[in-house]
Amino acid sequence: MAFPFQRQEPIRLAVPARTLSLEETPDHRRLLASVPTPSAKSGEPGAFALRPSEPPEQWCGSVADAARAVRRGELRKAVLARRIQMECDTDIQPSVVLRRLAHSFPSAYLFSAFGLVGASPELLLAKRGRRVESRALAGTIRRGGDAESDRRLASWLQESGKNQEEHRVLREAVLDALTSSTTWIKANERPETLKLANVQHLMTRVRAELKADHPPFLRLAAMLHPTPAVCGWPRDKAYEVIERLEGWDRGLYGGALGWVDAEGNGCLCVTIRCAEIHGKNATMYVGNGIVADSDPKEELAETRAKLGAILPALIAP
Ligand SMILES: C=C(O[C@H]1C=CC=C(C(=O)O)[C@@H]1O)C(=O)O
Repeated sequence: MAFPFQRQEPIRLAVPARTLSLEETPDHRRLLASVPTPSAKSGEPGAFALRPSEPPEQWCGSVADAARAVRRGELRKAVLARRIQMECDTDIQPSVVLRRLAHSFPSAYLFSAFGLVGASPELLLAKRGRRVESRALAGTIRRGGDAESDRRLASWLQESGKNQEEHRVLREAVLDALTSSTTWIKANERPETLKLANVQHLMTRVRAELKADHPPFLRLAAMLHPTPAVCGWPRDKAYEVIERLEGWDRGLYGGALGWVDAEGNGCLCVTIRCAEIHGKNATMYVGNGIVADSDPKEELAETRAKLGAILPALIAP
């Protein structure tokens, strides 16, 4: 099932013909063992062309506009996204893209559903019985080329006021949405650094136990969605800024996708680091949190670093 980015749009639901449970191996090792290494011929294009839907300069102008709105005190944070179109000379195979993502991002939430393929590092909400978990990510820096520069970049991220503010807004929103439904809730005091193949993020893990009369899983997920990782805060104002500065329909990007079962358990990741695939064409989506100190050129570079997840999986380097 999937939530689109827009809250008023209908939820998408699919009933799988078959399900496989990997509960005993939460580290995905068994899943990976069953995913063959993609062969050189597994459907990669011979030639492809990339084109941003909006000129990068226009997107930078929108970033500057959103940062000014934050400085005027109209909102704390807005997330602005870009779309990159790819046209290939052969059909793109979602299953091949998914396998490549599984190899590069073994700890991510992998999905190929409703035309969207991706490897998201961000968990909106997982529930088993009365235990819930969320993995909130906001604040980003690229990976370093060697261990030393990678460590330097990670400590820069931890010291960056701009990134800490992006993260704080998200952390507070997640804790606020869940706390009244819980008997206890725990979150790391300072964000950890999550290292992925292409970027590093500030991360807060939230764990909680729900009260006996807690809202159902989908209601809880809907209370969280969309978090400030993909929308901003306050939510209504951020939706307005996104509508004004982006002006296109995000569809399932910036939504949530996963499963829910008849016992009221489920797991929904945030739909980022993904692409929509239609035959020979793909649309990649990428967005950044914008706060008062966001610099348009640095934000543009950050979107390019984040694209280092889905782009190589589409073109098989
Ligand atoms: C909205 C996206 O990333 C979010 C998740 C982690 C870090 C983010 C950031 O640092 O801006 C974004 O909030 C995306 O990749 O499209």
